[in-house]
Amino acid sequence: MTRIGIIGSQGRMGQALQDAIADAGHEYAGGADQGDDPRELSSKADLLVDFSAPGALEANLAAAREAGIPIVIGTTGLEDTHHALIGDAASDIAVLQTGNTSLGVTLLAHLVEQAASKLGPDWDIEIVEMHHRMKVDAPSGTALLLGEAAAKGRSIDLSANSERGRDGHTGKRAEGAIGFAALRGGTVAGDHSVIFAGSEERITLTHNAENRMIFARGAVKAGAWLIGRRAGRYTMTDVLGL
Ligand SMILES: NC(=O)C1=CN([C@@H]2O[C@H](COP(=O)(O)OP(=O)(O)OC[C@H]3O[C@@H](n4cnc5c(N)ncnc54)[C@H](OP(=O)(O)O)[C@@H]3O)[C@@H](O)[C@H]2O)C=CC1
Ligand SMILES: O=C(O)C1=N[C@H](C(=O)O)C[C@H](O)C1
Repeated sequence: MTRIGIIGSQGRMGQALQDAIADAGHEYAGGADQGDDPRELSSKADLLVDFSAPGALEANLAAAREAGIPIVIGTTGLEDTHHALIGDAASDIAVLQTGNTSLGVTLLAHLVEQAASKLGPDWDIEIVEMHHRMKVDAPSGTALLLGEAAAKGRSIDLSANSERGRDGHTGKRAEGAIGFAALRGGTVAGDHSVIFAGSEERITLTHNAENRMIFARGAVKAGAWLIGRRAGRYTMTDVLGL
């Protein structure tokens, strides 16, 4: 039985994770929230699962590292500096970071990469996401993950080829750009569509999350898979064998 500690335990995902831990027959080791020291939690857990906020990441990685235990990071809104911290921690412990822990989105990313590779640069790619009114970051971590998959399929760099937040007289679409649009409202758990727009035809690949349990189950599965792995940075593709 694995003892799993949750960072952000009082949040929407934290609550879903507690259910998923119980459903999978693991032990809930406790939570660390705003103002808590994550080292207290890591000292009594076999694994940390972090769905909190980017500002908490550095201390969470340090706590996992000090205890020598793996960590799953589901928090989104991460910047390059956060990714550098994750890369550094992965030299000591097993770390899995992803914008989406669901099976459906992991598979969708593969389909997007394939489609982007087969269709070529004259098909414009737009990524549209919708989330609940409480979400604080945009575009979503999943939209960025899907953008990375499309960019990989096209062998281009996403950061140099993104169009985000169009407003006003934007000029025409940049050639080869990957566009992002973020909608917010209601209680939507997470909808993502990747649109390939060609001349006189369109292909749309869509994933709809009906609730947060798909993310929570995926995170618990990923965590159990990480236990006993050598230090390194892993993905949901590794966990699901896709
Ligand atoms: N990878 C994936 O599959 C998924 C990722 N997410 C991501 O997970 C994160 C959390 O989402 P959600 O549960 O909806 O958000 P919530 O706001 O409901 O929960 C976040 C929790 O983290 C707490 N928190 C904030 N700062 C810290 C800190 N420094 N240390 C410890 N705890 C802290 C918050 O406390 P307080 O309210 O007091 O600030 C809150 O309890 C988001 O980044 C979201 O995008 C969500 C779903 C799936
Ligand atoms: O904040 C959320 O709710 C979600 N966040 C993740 C993201 O940013 O992609 C995953 C999921 O879509 C729900």
